[in-house]
Amino acid sequence: MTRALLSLGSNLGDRLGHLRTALATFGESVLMVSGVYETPPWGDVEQPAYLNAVLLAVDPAAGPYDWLARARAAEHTAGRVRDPQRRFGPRTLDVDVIAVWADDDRQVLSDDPELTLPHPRAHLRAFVLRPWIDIQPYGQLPGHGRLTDLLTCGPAAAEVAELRPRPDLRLESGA
Ligand SMILES: Nc1ncnc2c1ncn2[C@@H]1O[C@H](COP(=O)(O)OP(=O)(O)OP(=O)(O)O)[C@@H](O)[C@H]1O
Ligand SMILES: Nc1nc2c(c(=O)[nH]1)N=C(CO)CN2
Repeated sequence: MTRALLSLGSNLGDRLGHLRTALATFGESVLMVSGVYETPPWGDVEQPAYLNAVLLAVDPAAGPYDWLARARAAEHTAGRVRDPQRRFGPRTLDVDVIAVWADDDRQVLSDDPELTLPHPRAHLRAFVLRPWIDIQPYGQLPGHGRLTDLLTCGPAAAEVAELRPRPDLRLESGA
């Protein structure tokens, strides 16, 4: 397995610092980094605004569960405390594995609750789709079609206008 699209989100503490922790955890496997967006909380929980971004990472040696393990390692480094009672609640860092591509370029599909691929809620989330199209303008989400169509007429289309690009916050910059 070679490539993974990873979604990063933070709405507690040093939000940009936590996203950078994720970038550092994926290290040399990172091929592309999206812009950072300030996004209103998605879901029913009242909580602070998020910073969101996505990464495209490549590692010929990594299988799907390796990407999940690295995502969990990044969350741990950012001090995330899991509250099983509060789904979709606030967190220092959330790293979701949105999609994985195998060597032959085919997307990996999985219905394992531990790692469902593609991520089952990605098509509903402008905070994933909008940064994703930054780095893969012709990207597709299996079962849901092209990112361009999802962003213009899919279930997340109405939310796109609520996202605020933050060009002043760059994941890769040390400043
Ligand atoms: N594609 C995936 N990426 C990340 N976690 C996944 C994926 N598919 C299933 N999971 C599982 O989902 C469980 C809950 O993850 P998490 O606490 O990050 O959920 P959440 O952030 O509240 O919700 P969401 O996954 O919708 O963002 C984890 O135990 C994880 O193993
Ligand atoms: N805007 C935004 N909202 C969310 C996010 C996120 O990353 N960004 N993550 C959540 C966890 O499931 C719940 N809601």
